[in-house]
Amino acid sequence: MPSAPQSFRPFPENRMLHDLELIQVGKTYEDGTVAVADFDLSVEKGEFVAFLGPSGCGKTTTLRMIAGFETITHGDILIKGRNVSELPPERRPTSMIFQNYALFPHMNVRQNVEYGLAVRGIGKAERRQRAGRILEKLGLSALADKRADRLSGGQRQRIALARGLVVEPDILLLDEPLGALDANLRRVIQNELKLLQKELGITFVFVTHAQSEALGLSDRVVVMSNGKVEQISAPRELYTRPATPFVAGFIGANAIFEGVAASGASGGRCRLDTAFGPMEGTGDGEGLAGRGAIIAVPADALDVHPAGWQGAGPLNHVAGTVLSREVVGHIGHLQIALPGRRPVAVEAHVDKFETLAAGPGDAVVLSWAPERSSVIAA
Ligand SMILES: Nc1ncnc2c1ncn2[C@@H]1O[C@H](COP(=O)(O)OP(=O)(O)OP(=O)(O)O)[C@@H](O)[C@H]1O
Repeated sequence: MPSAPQSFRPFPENRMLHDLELIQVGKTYEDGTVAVADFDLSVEKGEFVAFLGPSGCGKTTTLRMIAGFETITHGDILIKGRNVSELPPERRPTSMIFQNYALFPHMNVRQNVEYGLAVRGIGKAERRQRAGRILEKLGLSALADKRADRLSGGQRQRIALARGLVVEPDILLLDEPLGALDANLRRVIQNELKLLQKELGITFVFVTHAQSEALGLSDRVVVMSNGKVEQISAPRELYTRPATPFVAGFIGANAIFEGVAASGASGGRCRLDTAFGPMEGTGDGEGLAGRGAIIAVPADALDVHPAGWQGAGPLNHVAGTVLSREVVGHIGHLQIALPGRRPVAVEAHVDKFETLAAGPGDAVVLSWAPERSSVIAA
């Protein structure tokens, strides 16, 4: 018997209603490129979610599939419980803001903002009223009659935002919206964006390859690599509890040691045999026993001691040599050379750092508390 079209697949009645759900969403382009595979995500109303990952990992493709600018190869996209997989962009309750803003250069600001309403068939009087309201809200009324090509970068960005919001979407999709701005303006608009999002209570899905932006702005971050979701977590958890080797290498500055998980550990701890001796961190000790694994230690979890320090025994105890020492603002940075591998980074508040006499060339010992590190399947 032929199977039913995917968009008519029945869903259980009692599922919790989310603003946005991606269920096993995938995209293979005509040339065979698998841009996105088996993407699962549920977003609550009013959440700020960022897609973060290296160039080419499938962030934009996913955003475009949610907006309806790209067809999906398999899976379903639901907005407020309704399957929108087959709907054209203008019939979805979404708005998308593009990196280049896509403003019409010869139209004035008001016409640009009204454009999205015109596409949706809204009459002239209402268009005028709604555009006026959103321009006022964003403090842009004075620019209403100015041509879009005579605006500054920051003004353009705000107009693009006004154009996205004027249609009162359930979900605002933002594709690297701050990428074209200089660092200072970027920070200002980041703050505005965050405040506006909280005030309006609209769900934001934001694509970026800038880690600080994703981690600073969003409630949850979806880390992607090679078309796959690696981890979906609150920003802090990505630092403290990376779930995959990719995330451990991509987020923050972790020292990563490879080894084989020893058997016998339990209670949320995992012991790892490594070339630098036994190590222990948070992890599924029973599930990982006997398997190849890594331990990830955040740079600010590493303690530095003078050579010869014995501490609490051989566990989480690594001898090295200081390569460099630098203080930036209130944070001190050390690079520590270890035999046969890449150096590791250590970060500490400058107060702690100043008491440490070690400089380049000095032998030191690194240690860390097991609960500050994570053991992950390799
Ligand atoms: N129209 C297309 N046809 C074929 N392959 C495509 C097409 N558009 C994108 N791709 C490929 O799909 C993959 C994902 O691309 P996508 O633009 O979604 O990545 P991204 O994470 O947004 O990257 P960036 O940060 O550089 O914008 C890449 O390998 C890209 O080359």
